[in-house]
Amino acid sequence: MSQDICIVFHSGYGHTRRIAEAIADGCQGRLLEIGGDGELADDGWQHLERARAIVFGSPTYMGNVSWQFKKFLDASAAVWSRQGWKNKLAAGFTNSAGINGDKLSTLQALFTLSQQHGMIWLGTGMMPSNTQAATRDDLNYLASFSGLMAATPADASADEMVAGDLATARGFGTRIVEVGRLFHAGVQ
Ligand SMILES: Cc1cc2nc3c(=O)[nH]c(=O)nc-3n(C[C@H](O)[C@H](O)[C@H](O)COP(=O)(O)O)c2cc1C
Repeated sequence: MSQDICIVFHSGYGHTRRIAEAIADGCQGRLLEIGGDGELADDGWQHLERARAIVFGSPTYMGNVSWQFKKFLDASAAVWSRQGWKNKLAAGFTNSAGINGDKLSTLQALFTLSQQHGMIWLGTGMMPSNTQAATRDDLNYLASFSGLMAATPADASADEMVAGDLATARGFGTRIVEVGRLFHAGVQ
């Protein structure tokens, strides 16, 4: 497991957790789950302190992050006040039922969080699969550049998620490792 990359996320029903796991697969990152009460364990905060890259994830609920993720976000003000995450790499992901579902708002909330913390935001850097020949199982079918998007039909269980979204998430994890290497090589 990479000690450098943490994936901190909330998931109400397990779908966003599977995306988080696929990203972790791609980057060998450490998974930190925000509980149903919106709390992150103390050692989770310590891992975030030590990480060089933090990937933020939330399901889209009512066109935004879940209240549990917002509670974590507000709690991070203590870190913000001493700019504890400044210059770490940041990235974000979300999953919702609709192909659109207003989930760009969620990514924008995660981006704003990263900028308040003085972090350096990474998009997907992935070309979209947006031709007539493209299928739902192709990489970045949702054509998101700002961060990783996944869509899971409202009646699908976490075991029935779209394979292409999980593959896209693994690729996103790989990109975070690649950019992390470039970034840290450049500043040393
Ligand atoms: C309270 C609530 C609000 C939701 N709002 C949206 C929404 O705005 N757009 C959307 O596409 N899906 C919405 N959904 C569907 C979830 O995004 C979807 O079920 C997602 O897979 C849940 O992820 P999770 O299992 O990680 O919690 C909503 C679900 C809930 C429970």
